[in-house]
Amino acid sequence: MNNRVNRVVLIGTGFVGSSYAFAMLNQGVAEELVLIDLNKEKSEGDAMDLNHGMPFAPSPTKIWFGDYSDCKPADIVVICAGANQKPGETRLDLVEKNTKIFKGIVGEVMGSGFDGIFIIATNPVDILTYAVWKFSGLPKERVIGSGTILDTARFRFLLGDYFNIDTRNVHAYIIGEHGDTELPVWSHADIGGKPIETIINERKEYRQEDLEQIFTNVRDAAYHIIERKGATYYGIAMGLVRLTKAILQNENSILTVSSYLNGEYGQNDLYIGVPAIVNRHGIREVLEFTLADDEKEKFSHSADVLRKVKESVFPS
Ligand SMILES: NC(=O)C1=CN([C@@H]2O[C@H](COP(=O)(O)OP(=O)(O)OC[C@H]3O[C@@H](n4cnc5c(N)ncnc54)[C@H](O)[C@@H]3O)[C@@H](O)[C@H]2O)C=CC1
Ligand SMILES: CC(=O)C(=O)O
Repeated sequence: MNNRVNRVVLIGTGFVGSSYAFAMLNQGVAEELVLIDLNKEKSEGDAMDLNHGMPFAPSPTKIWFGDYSDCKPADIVVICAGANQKPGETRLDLVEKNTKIFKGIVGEVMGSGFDGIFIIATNPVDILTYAVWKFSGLPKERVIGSGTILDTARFRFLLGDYFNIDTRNVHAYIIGEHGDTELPVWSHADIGGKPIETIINERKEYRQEDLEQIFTNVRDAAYHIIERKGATYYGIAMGLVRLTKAILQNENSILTVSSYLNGEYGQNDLYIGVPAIVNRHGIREVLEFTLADDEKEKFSHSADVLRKVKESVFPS
């Protein structure tokens, strides 16, 4: 039994990062949580504020405002730092700015002697996950992007709402780019063991057009939320906590995360959202679904779009 205290370091305590810290405390996931941000006052204030909620938390979490030397013994470093989308901007528009920021951050983290697992949320998440893998030199299994974890959650929520079923009993996945070219895997979507494609054919009250609209709403959710409140953060924060838990508790859970593909789905040298088994070592295995022909085509288009952007930053 390993009695060492587990430690998570969060870099970037903006909307996403501070929501993640709040959700971590509320779910009692880590024993130590260190906050780092360029804006030191903000992360120091967050540490103070979060600590004042400690008496109401399910278990104690030692939270402090730290620096990069705190990364050395960390189990996980989560990066939520960098620019977010302004209304009308795509995630891919952020690539240049955020890659530069990441070079500095990853250099500092690795300079501390860190040898754990990276989780990346900053957009464009698939490209920045690749960047962290390149900059850090860590094994691919230990660099994980949030990928389509949030899109899959949005999809399950909307499907649960439509079929009036607890969203936790809806098994459905969004894969591909966390962005405009993502796709739903209808061929592997089921409720209570029954394929959604069968439910639609058998039950006349449900319509194919509604399913198409549900996917469109999932794909465009970030734009809709950003138009209304400037940023999205609660959903991704809870998704990141889910991923952190799967790692720290060695769950072997299946989550749609940005994983390095080395032949799977016919792709190489690319991070992209796919279902993967996650445990204490990071990504244990990428799950390769047998996709329908149109899904294969869409996935390959999504990968092509990401590859083009990746090549512009990391020419092969
Ligand atoms: N993967 C996903 O599903 C989602 C990703 N995001 C992405 O998360 C990122 C963060 O978004 P927000 O929290 O809304 O942005 P924000 O602007 O509220 O926070 C960003 C934070 O990063 C900090 N920062 C910037 N450069 C830094 C550096 N060199 N070192 C340390 N800290 C630094 C800033 O001071 C700021 O506190 C964006 O790229 C956004 O697009 C947002 C929602 C969902
Ligand atoms: C901003 C973003 O990536 C999202 O909400 O999906």
